[in-house]
Amino acid sequence: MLRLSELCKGYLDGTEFHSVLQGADLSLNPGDQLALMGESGSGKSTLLNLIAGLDKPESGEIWLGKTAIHAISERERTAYSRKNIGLVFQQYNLLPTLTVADNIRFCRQLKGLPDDDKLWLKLISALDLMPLLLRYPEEISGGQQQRAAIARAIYMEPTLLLADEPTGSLDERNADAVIRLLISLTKQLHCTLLVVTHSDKVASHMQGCIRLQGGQLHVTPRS
Ligand SMILES: Nc1ncnc2c1ncn2[C@@H]1O[C@H](COP(=O)(O)OP(=O)(O)OP(=O)(O)O)[C@@H](O)[C@H]1O
Repeated sequence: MLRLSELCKGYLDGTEFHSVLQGADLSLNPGDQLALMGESGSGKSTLLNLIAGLDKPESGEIWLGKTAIHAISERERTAYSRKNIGLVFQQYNLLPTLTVADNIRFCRQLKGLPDDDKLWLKLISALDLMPLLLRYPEEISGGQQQRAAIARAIYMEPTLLLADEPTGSLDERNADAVIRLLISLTKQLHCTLLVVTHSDKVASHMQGCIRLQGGQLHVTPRS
């Protein structure tokens, strides 16, 4: 469902070009659940941004199903991403003017889907968000914002969920619970899951691990 081929991306650092991805290849099947690991600065967020259609590669191909993400316009990429990709960012990116409840509904509404009371209740209770629904993002903690961002991404029922360190603000017990939940809920929705993490413990819950090293991707199935 997701195929990356010979993907290259870098940034201008002053006048010098700094290459981050150098011919990255990857193939994920529907329902795959993998961790993406690599040293700080190796390019994990850069890769997620490209897959999500938030940025364009210098060269190479990104296919999501039959859509060539690398070849479509920015407007088409945004529309495609809104419909198909759930995102949990490092900085959560909740909208400050909306309550937690409206934030969680936001991406599903953008996609044009009606509310799903069963899924809503499942998410709200599993992520322990009931007491926070009427608060605004600035009125809740970082870990609570992270849980709301996870609920928002799953509630839109994406075909691919990309999570950038989704348990970074949580203590170990909550991190463990949240990652198990992310895995079981995405499995129920037949959604492919790619989780950036620095934690071997988080990665051990996934089917396998992709390592980003030297600008290239290396897949290790769980032994
Ligand atoms: N917009 C940008 N402009 C210039 N350089 C950038 C930009 N975004 C990222 N970089 C550089 O690209 C490299 C990869 O960054 P990226 O954030 O993708 O790494 P990462 O693996 O996600 O790191 P971390 O684990 O610390 O979050 C880094 O050297 C970073 O400084």
